[in-house]
Amino acid sequence: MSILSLAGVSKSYGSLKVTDDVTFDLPEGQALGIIGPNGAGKSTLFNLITGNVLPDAGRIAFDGRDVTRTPPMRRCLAGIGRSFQIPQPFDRLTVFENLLVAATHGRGQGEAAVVRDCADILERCELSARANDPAGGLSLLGRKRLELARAMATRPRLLLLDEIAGGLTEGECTALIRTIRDVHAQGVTIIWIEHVLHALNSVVERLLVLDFGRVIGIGEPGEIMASQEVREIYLGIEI
Ligand SMILES: Nc1ncnc2c1ncn2[C@@H]1O[C@H](COP(=O)(O)OP(=O)(O)OP(=O)(O)O)[C@@H](O)[C@H]1O
Repeated sequence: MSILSLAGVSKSYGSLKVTDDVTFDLPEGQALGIIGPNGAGKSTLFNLITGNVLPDAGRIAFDGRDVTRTPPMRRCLAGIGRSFQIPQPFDRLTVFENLLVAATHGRGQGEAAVVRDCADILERCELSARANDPAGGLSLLGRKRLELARAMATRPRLLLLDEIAGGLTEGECTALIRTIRDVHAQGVTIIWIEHVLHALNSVVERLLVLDFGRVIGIGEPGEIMASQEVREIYLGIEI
């Protein structure tokens, strides 16, 4: 069964069509990668799925329910979690406190109910040693890990990752991929926007290519990367 369905979703800013008749279904448990040139509308697509942006046309369903006009907070409580391209933790709160805020607000539960799970998530995201440090002192990898941990703290069934590997060294990227694979192995459905293709392709089962807000390809990663249209548009390679 599909956990997420988009049907004919469109969004314009003035005369600029940023999302153009986007239609796809995402089976529960799958990891889908999204690629496309800068400005193709990738982050806007996430904002439409989370409810931060409302579509001009089309329908979005999550877990069999129409959420097209459901506010972001209610979508989060329903199980849609996300990370942001630029991590913005509460710098003066500790790493653990950051998770508590995400968990209590994102699940609508009290601290006592979430505290153990937050400790587990910190462990899985390899942040336990930094639990009591202010988030503002974390390295870029630490901030990316915290961004993932905060999204996980909302206990998502669908996790949206927005360029979480960007700016990391090769070694740091490998460490983060390990954690994302672990999250996926637990059955969390993932949509991951990423320019670091080898990272993306080591996790996802399907790739979607966006160009000028349109889906120009969706399918098995090897097939998509071999397509001439994708290579010309996305990679700038003429064959
Ligand atoms: N609130 C807004 N008002 C006006 N234009 C916007 C708004 N949000 C996004 N855009 C425009 O929509 C287009 C798509 O933006 P979006 O951030 O979704 O692209 P993207 O594929 O995520 O890009 P990148 O890879 O650079 O992050 C861009 O041209 C952007 O300037």
